Amino acid sequence: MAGKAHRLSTEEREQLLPNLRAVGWNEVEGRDAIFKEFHFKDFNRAFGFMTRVALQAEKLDHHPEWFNVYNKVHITLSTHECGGLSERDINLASFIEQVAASLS
Ligand SMILES: C[C@H](O)[C@H](O)[C@H]1CNC2=NC(N)=NC(=O)C2=N1
Repeated sequence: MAGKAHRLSTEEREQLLPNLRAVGWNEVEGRDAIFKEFHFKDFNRAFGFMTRVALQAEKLDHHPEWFNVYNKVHITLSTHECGGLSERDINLASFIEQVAASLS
């Protein structure tokens, strides 16, 4: 990925996070990361969702921390390189929202 990731400034957070909060992403307590829980109709949809996200994550070289059981997928996004939230997390979250919308 081009360029070094930097932790989002207060100003950037005020600008970027409300849109994600509005669709169910929340800041994690005690860690600079965002989290959302997705529910699908069944395991096939959940795993289809994860497959699409995984391929894009690999392309972006930015990967989710996630947990799946049956139709649930829990996702945490953060950037190791800068030890917190960066624009990469916002971009991946936006992509994830598009995939989820196309599957529900
Ligand atoms: C070496 C490799 O480029 C890095 O470890 C990448 C891979 N995927 C990553 N994923 C996430 N979520 N954060 C990172 O900082 C990160 N860094």
